[in-house]
Amino acid sequence: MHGQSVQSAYLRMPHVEKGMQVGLFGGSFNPPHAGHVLVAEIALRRLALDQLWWMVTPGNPLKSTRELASLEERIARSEAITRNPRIKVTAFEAAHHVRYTADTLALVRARNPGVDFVWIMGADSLRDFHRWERWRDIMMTFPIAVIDRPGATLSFLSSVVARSFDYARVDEMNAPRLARMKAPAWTFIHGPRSTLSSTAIRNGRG
Ligand SMILES: Nc1ncnc2c1ncn2[C@@H]1O[C@H](COP(=O)(O)OP(=O)(O)OP(=O)(O)O)[C@@H](O)[C@H]1O
Ligand SMILES: O=C(O)c1ccc[n+]([C@@H]2O[C@H](COP(=O)([O-])O)[C@@H](O)[C@H]2O)c1
Repeated sequence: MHGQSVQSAYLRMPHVEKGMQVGLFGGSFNPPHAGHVLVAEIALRRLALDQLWWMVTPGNPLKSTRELASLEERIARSEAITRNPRIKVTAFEAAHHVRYTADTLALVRARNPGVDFVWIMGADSLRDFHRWERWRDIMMTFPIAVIDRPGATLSFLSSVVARSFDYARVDEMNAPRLARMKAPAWTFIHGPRSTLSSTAIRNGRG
């Protein structure tokens, strides 16, 4: 899954202090691009986060690994593209042998009492979120911030998740307090958007 060359610092969970608001931004980052950086910056600002964990997954359970670059390469490229010191690139999921987000969040919660986390994802992810392993558990673990993405702005509204958890939707005006809210709670954040995607870049259209 990952070779010997992933530096040990990336295999540990980043250090956080009690009382912090921390965003969890998981991705394949195959490769990382400016659209990811935009999402991270929007999340940091709009959610009033102290830190954002840029979590390079060992492999999205719903995606083929055929085209997946090595963890080492995706980490190196993530480091090269992220300049904000509040963004912590990490691959601790590989070290803990977890790849389902439900397991990741349970682990993060158990290890960090007194810290408020929020899961961050692009609007396209919300569309098929109900296919993720134990997705209802994910909804009940941490609040979720969905960041707008071209092509998914409206379609997400008809998603199973948006309909099932309509009662838990929070106005984006309250985004700075989202991390402190009890799950289930989710918000949709509008703002500047990027049309970039890793697929387009891999296909030479980035
Ligand atoms: N341009 C973008 N705008 C908003 N969210 C994005 C954008 N690109 C990626 N994301 C979000 O970032 C997270 C990680 O995405 P991922 O690494 O799969 O990138 P991707 O460009 O969607 O890749 P691929 O094209 O290979 O599916 C996901 O939550 C995804 O929704
Ligand atoms: O847990 C799942 O079933 C699951 C299914 C699809 C995606 N995820 C996670 O969602 C994040 C975004 O994945 P990706 O490939 O769209 O960048 C990443 O952290 C994945 O591990 C998780």
